[in-house]
Amino acid sequence: TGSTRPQRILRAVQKNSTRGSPCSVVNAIDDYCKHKEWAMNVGDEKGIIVDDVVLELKPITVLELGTYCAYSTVRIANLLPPEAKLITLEFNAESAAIAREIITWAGLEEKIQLIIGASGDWIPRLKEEFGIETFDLVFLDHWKDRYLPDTKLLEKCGLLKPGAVLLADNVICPGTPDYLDYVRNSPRYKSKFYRSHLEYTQEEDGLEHSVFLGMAGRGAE
Ligand SMILES: C[S@@+](CC[C@H](N)C(=O)[O-])C[C@H]1O[C@@H](n2cnc3c(N)ncnc32)[C@H](O)[C@@H]1O
Ligand SMILES: O=C(c1ccccc1)c1ccc(O)c(O)c1[N+](=O)[O-]
Ligand SMILES: [Mg+2]
Repeated sequence: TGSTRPQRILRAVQKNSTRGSPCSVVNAIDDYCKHKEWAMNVGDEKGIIVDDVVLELKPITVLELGTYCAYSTVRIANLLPPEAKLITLEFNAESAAIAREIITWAGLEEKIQLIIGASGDWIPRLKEEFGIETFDLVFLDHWKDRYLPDTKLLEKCGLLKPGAVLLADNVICPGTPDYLDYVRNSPRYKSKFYRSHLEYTQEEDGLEHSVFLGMAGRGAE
């Protein structure tokens, strides 16, 4: 039985990056996925857009939906203010195990809480189990048909406050048409599209940046 792609990504990190250096971990994964084998990390091109959003917003509480090998988890956590926390959900136990190793290698285990489980099951439990009031930033990057139901669940659970940002990967490729339609037409959001490319390819893709305005859509008071 051969290795899995996440296992090969972990090996590349251990071989080509420095413990405790998130930047070198991010670079090692990008290098591996660019030159050895493609993987579904947000990648370096869209990653720069993610960086800019994080640096501008300075979020204290971040939720990531879809961890995989923790590439985006490490990339985002590395830019957060000292007291900030990032919760990331991953329902594939094998990926989560690799992600945990990469988070520890990067030295970011204090900032990141990795939960193994499905977003639909866990979003309703976050307030209770983790003392979360609301999230300042949500990075949506899990299966694309879950973006809309999970956004509605976040609203229902009162986990978004006016000004909170939803940053969604892959709104062009593979695409999230129902989600895009919702955030672009609902009075609850102010949306803008950041054009880019599918990670490590020339395919069109991009990120949707949506600011939550409040449930009545009156906007921040
Ligand atoms: C594209 S990968 C995440 C990539 C990561 N955000 C990055 O940029 O490095 C998507 C991941 O979401 C996980 N996933 C999909 N649907 C999920 C759900 N409903 N709850 C939790 N994890 C989910 C998959 O197992 C997969 O590992
Ligand atoms: O769905 C895929 C996919 C579909 C088919 C084959 C491989 C990946 C994908 C592609 C690029 C992404 O950035 C991404 O987040 C995903 N994903 O699985 O969530
Ligand atoms: Mg993606």
